[in-house]
Amino acid sequence: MASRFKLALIQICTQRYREHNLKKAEQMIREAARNGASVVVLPEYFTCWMDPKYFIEYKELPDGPTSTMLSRVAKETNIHLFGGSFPEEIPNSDKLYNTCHIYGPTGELTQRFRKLHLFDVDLGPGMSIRESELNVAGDKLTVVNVAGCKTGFGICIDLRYPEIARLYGNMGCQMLTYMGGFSMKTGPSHLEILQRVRAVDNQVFVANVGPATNTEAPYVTYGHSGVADPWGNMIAKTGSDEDIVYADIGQYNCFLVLYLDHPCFCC
Ligand SMILES: NC(=O)CCC(=O)C(=O)O
Repeated sequence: MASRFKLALIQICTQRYREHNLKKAEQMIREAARNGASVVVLPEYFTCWMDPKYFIEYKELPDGPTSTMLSRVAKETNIHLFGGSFPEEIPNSDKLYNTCHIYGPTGELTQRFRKLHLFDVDLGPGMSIRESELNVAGDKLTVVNVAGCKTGFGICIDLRYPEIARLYGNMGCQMLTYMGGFSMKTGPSHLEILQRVRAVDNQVFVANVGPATNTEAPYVTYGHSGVADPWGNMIAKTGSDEDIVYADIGQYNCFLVLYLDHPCFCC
């Protein structure tokens, strides 16, 4: 890895109105930049509560209010900004994408990632979620090079798919960034272990950032944003409340050399 950088994960507690969330996100990004972060990551759906009603109310085209704010703040604070996700309107369609925009320090949109796997699950009585009823899945892996560190992207449930992480590993990524609003049901058992195993399997840093827990929201998120290092240790982690989590990326001495490009015997 060419150089070190300070990564900040913004665990915002989202509220009912987008205007509030954009303002709060801007304040938290500015705070992270003042504290020396050069790469700042927002969570999945930081603009609105995670529920079809709010996705429809706050859907945006790619040049909407969220993108305008993110581009301006990335430029004014001179950072790389991995802009969480927002419900992206698809012209002439009733469906939406779950989209992350990635900005460079001059405010330019450098990449776009759309969630690859939709959250369709039954989690016991009264908890069935069918993200595919409103959303369309993306179909592209996305890699960004920041300070010599190639980073691959995923959104939430994408973390459950080892194949994606392996593809990114084979593309030379040293960090994987997931923006994930894990559920209260699955998060406590699965979130940390998924991050740690993806990190060890692929010898990469794995960051995940979700919205803070807000019990007033229709879908309550688990929070617990953090970073696993390639050895599988959590080098940064927070709880359920609104917070900013920092990690130094690039300080890792790797003693485990895995030749990840060797063919796997089962495929
Ligand atoms: N928004 C999501 O994709 C949630 C994924 C989740 O909670 C899981 O357990 O997977």
